Amino acid sequence: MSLGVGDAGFAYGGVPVFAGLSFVVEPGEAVAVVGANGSGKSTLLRCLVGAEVLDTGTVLFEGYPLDESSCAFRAAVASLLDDADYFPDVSVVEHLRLLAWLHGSGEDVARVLAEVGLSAVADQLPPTLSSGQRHRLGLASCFVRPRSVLVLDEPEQRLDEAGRAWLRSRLLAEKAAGVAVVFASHDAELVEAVACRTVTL
Ligand SMILES: Nc1ncnc2c1ncn2[C@@H]1O[C@H](COP(=O)(O)OP(=O)(O)OP(=O)(O)O)[C@@H](O)[C@H]1O
Repeated sequence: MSLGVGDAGFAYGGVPVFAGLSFVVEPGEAVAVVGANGSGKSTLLRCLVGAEVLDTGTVLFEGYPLDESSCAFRAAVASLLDDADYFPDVSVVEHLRLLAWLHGSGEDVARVLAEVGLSAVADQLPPTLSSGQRHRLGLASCFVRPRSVLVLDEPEQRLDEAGRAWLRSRLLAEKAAGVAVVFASHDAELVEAVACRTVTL
C-alpha cells in the first residue's frame, strides 16, 4: 500500500513548518525524511499518520485522501513516532502479546523479543527499562503486528552500534517484503543503506 502527501503545508500558530511538499512511498520502497533539527520531520510524519492535520494539501493513502480512522488505514500502518507511551503496569511481553492479539497477528512474540534483544527483560515493566530498551520495545511493537506501511521517526535513536546494524537489515527486509517505509533520520549510514529517495526539509 502507498502513503504520501500532495502539495502539503503545515504551520504552527501561523509560523510555516513546510509548504508545497509532495511525495509518495510505494510498496517495497523506503523514503527518508532528512533535515536539520526543527525542520519539520516529526511534524510531517505526524501528519502522515493523522496525528496532525495539514493546513494545505492532502495526505494520500493508496492514492486517496486519508481517513485516519478507517479500519484499512489502522490495519495497514505501523508507526513509531516520538510520543510512544506504555502502560506502566503491563510487562514488555504482555504489551507485545496484546498488540499481536489486537491486530490478529500470527507473529511469534518470543521471536520478535529475541530479534530486538529484549528477551532478558520480557517480564519487566516499561518504567524499569533503559531508554534504549524502551525504544526497542517501540520498534518491536511495529514488528509484532501485520503492516504494509511503516512510519518511523528517528528509528536509530538510542540504539547502540549493533542495534543500528540490526535496524539497517530489518528495514531492508521490510522493503524486500513489500512494505512501504517512510522514516525520519539523522543517521546518514541508515539513510544511505535503506532509502530509495530522500525528502529534505
Ligand atoms: N506543538 C508545537 N507548537 C509550536 N511549535 C511547534 C510544536 N511542535 C513543533 N513545533 C515547531 O515546529 C518546528 C518543527 O518541529 P519538528 O519536531 O517537526 O522538527 P524535527 O525536524 O522533527 O526536529 P528534530 O530533528 O529536532 O527532531 C520546530 O521549529 C518546532 O519548534
